[in-house]
Amino acid sequence: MEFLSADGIGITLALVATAISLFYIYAKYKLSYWKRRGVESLPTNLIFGNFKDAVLFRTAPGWHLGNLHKAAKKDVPYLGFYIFHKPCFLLRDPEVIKQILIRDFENFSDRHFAGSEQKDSIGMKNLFGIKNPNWKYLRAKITPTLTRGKLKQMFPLMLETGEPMMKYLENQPENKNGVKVIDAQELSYKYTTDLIASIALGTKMDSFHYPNEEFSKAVMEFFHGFKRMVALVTVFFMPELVEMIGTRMLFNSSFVKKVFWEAMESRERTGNKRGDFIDSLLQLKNGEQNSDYKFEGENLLYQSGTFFSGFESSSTTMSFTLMELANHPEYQERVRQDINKAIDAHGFTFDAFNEMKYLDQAIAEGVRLHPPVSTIDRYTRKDYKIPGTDIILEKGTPIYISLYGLQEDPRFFKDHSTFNPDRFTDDSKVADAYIPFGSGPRMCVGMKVGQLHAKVVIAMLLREYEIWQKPEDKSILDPRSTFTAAANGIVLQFRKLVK
Ligand code: HEM
Repeated sequence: MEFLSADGIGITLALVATAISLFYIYAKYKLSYWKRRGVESLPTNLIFGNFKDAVLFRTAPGWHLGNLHKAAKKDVPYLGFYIFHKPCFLLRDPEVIKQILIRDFENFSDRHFAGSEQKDSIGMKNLFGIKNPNWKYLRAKITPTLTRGKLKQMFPLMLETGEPMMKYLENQPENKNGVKVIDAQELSYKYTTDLIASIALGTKMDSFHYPNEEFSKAVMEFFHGFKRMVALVTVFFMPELVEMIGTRMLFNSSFVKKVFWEAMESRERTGNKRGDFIDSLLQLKNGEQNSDYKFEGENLLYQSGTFFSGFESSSTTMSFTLMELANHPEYQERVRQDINKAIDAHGFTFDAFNEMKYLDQAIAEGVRLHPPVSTIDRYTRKDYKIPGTDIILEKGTPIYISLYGLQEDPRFFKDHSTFNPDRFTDDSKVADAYIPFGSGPRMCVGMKVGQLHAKVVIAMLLREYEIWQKPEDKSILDPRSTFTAAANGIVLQFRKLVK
């Protein structure tokens, strides 16, 4: 074996030292981008910028962004930060947010999500991920499929989906004091799996008693799977890498496709209607078409994908709100009285659910503290001068808002980390910083559907059970998850109410 001579070692060391010095100078320069523009920023890591703990899955990426929001000086309206060396811009002020999301929407009408190239997959080519000009057309077509009238048709399907859940709970083992230990997050995911099957795929399922292995596995992979977690961090924060990981990691189930196409085909053949999204899609398919975007072939399937992430969000809304109510018995009792009053007067009807105002307030507070979609993103389509400043945001700059940061910001919310549904009484003015469903023309299109989903499940549970959480079961955020989820589940104690 030959060893390097003393000269050889010297040259190698000199080369390594030069490479390190050059990298240092390069990184320092890249990481001074915001300082050179006069924008406030935070201390950085030479390799990871400001995103080290998130890319290493030590903290949930959405939570991490919230920490950047919190780490900034109190009144800074925006903050420059870096994902590796890429400059990104974090909005911290409701007025600036309105300017960008509403008033100057034309320049910020697309999400940074999924990168500038449009990819084909259920996860990308639906209303959430699609870019302009197709977004505008699609939004106008999808909005009428989620109106109050459509919601009323979906309502019986939501109730029906709850029946197996209640039977399952009834049959769960209990201790000598009649207490059952239930993971509300898993319970909610199971209900949501059946709801997705029913509303987005037009097929009734019962995951509680007769789980369809292939379907349940595909949906659980979607909610929990590590591959999708990696894919989500990538599409939200490093979409340049989407090509490398492949969009199929977001969702790719041949079984879902099969169920979807069978439902479409049989519904078209028989002319039957069920009040679900398949009915709406068939209407779109048979309606007038636009030359740029047609409701045909895979495009129909992509739209049902909207409900996968949408119902995941409402599932999170339900389980985290229930967790808060479990820890606040006084609010739980007020919510229960609200539910009982409405149902005793009208039965389990759509009208009864419209009357449950205190439940609305509890859910509103639930999504303030635990925003299911905690990160809102856009990018600048053209260079943009921030009004009243000399700061230019260059074309392509990713823009983020952290709802963890904003909705717990003590500048806007008194006792900011306390769960208190009374913030939302009719006569109290809610801060503009409260935007759990986003803001402007691109805000959530499924808000009412999601709220009703969460309300139906909470009402069914609280009408029958008293619920609490033991301190040792306290839930913690999943550090791998871009969307809000509990790593150790939401383990609660359930005891049947004596009526
Ligand atoms: C309570 C549960 C839900 C919460 C908290 C929630 C939250 C959000 C948020 C924060 C956004 C981003 C808005 C923005 O960028 O300004 C969004 C977008 C969206 N949500 Fe929801 N969502 C929920 C339920 C749903 C449901 C049930 C559906 C489907 C029926 C849905 C469909 C969508 C779609 C399609 C978009 C993209 C809209 C667009 O880009 O035009 N969401 N949602």
